Amino acid sequence: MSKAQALVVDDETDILDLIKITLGRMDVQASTALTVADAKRQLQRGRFDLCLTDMNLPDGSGIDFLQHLSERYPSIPVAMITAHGSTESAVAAMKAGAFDFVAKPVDLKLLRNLVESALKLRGAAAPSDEAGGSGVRLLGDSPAMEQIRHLIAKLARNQAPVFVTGESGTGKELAARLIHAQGPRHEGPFVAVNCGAIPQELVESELFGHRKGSFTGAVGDKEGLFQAAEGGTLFLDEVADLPLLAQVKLLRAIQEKSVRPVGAQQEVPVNVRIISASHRDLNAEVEQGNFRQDLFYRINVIELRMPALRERPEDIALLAEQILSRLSQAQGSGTNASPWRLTAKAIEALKRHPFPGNVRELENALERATALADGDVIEVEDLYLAKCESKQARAPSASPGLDDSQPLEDYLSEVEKQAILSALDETHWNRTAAARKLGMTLRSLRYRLAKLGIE
Ligand SMILES: Nc1ncnc2c1ncn2[C@@H]1O[C@H](COP(=O)(O)OP(=O)(O)OP(=O)(O)O)[C@@H](O)[C@H]1O
Repeated sequence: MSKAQALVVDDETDILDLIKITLGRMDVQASTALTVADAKRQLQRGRFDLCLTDMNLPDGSGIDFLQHLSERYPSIPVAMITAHGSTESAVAAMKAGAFDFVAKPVDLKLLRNLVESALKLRGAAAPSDEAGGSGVRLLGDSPAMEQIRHLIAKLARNQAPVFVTGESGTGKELAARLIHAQGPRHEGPFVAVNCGAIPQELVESELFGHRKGSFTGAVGDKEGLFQAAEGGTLFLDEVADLPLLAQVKLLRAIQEKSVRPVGAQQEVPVNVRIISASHRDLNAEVEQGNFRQDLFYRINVIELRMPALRERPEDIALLAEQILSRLSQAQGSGTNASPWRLTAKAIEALKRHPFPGNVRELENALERATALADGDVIEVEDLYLAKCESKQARAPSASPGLDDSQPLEDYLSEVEKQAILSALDETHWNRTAAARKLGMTLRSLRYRLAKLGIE
C-alpha cells in the first residue's frame, strides 16, 4: 500500500511541526494547513487517509470544518485537536462525527495510537464480513434490526464512547461485540465486564489493576481490565451498578486516557475504546443522584437503543430457527439442519408472547422445549409460555404440592426454580437484580441456574 497521507490543520506552527515529525516517524506523510480555506484547497488537490484538525481556526470552527469533511469526504477519518480539559469540545466533536480527539498539549503516545487506529480503517485491515471474523451475528430482518446493523457499521468506524440501552436480553453485549469486530480495533481484545458483579471494594483494582502490597491480599502486581483491553474495546455492562467512587475514577480514565493502578505513583496511558450498557434508565439514575452526570455525559456520546423482541415479532421465526439449529449442533448432531420443528401454532404463540427477557428468554424457552418435546416437533405446550406470562403461576404459594410419589429433593428443586424464575421475570431477566432480590450473590445465582438447567 502507498504511503499514508494525513492533513493536519492548526494555526499554531509548533503543533503542526510536532505532529508532522511524529507522523513522519510512523511513515505517514503529513501536509499542513493554517486555515480552513487552505485545508479545503489541499483536499481538492490531494487524497488523504486521515485529517487532524484544531477546534478553533482563524477563519472558522473545527466543528464546521468537520461537517464539511463528513459531507464531502465521508471516508476520511477526522480527529479533533482540543484544548486541555475541554470535555465539552471533545464530546461535541465526536457527536459531530469525529473519529477521535487528542487534547493539547499533545501526548505523542496517544497521538500515535490514534493515527494507527485511523489508518487501520484503510481498506486492507477492515474486516470483510459483518461479524469481522468473530462469528457473531445479529439476526433479524425487521426494519428495526436493519437500522441497528446500519448504525453499528457506522459506529464501528469511530472511537467515540457508545452507550447501549435496552431491556435485558435484547443483545446489548452482542451489539458491542459487533462494533468492536467491525472496527479498526478488531485485532485487539474485546474485554467484557459486568460492573454489578464486582464486589464494591474490588472495583478499582479490577478496573485499573494494583501494585503488590497496596492492600491486604494484593500479593503481587495485577493488571486491570483497562490494561487487558489495551488496543481493543472495554465493554462495561451494567455500568449503572458502579459505585460512585469508582465512577469518579472511570471518568478520569476516560478523560485522560490513562489509569493509575491502586498503590501506584504513576499513571499508565491506555488505548481503549469504551462501550457501556445498562438496562436501567441512566437519566433517572442521574436525577436520583446514583450516577454522576459528568460521567453519563462522557460515556453517552452516542446512544444505541436495542429494541425489545416484542417490538419486532416478525424476527421471531428466523431467530427461533437459528437458535434450534445452534442447539442441535451443540448437542452433537453436527449438521446445520435442526432436527426440531416448531408447529405453526407454536410460532404464533411465540409471536404473541411479550418476552420480558427478550432473545435470551426465547433461547431458554426453546432449549427447555427441546428437552421436553416428544420427538422432533415442538408444540405450543412444550414452550411453557403461559408460565412466563403469569407471575401468579410462579409464586411459591402456587408451587406444586408435595405428593407421596415425589422425592423431597425434586419438590424443593421445583420450589427453588419457581422462585428464581419469578425473580428473573420481575427484573426482566437481569441476573444481577434478580440475585439481589433473592438475597444471594450473582455467583450463587449462576450456580443455581446451571444446576437447575435454566441456562
Ligand atoms: N438479534 C439477535 N440475534 C441473535 N442472537 C441474539 C440477538 N439478540 C440477542 N441475542 C442473543 O441473546 C442472548 C442475550 O444477548 P446479550 O447478552 O447480548 O443481551 P444483553 O442485552 O447484553 O443482556 P443483559 O442486559 O442481561 O446483559 C445472547 O445469547 C445473544 O447471542
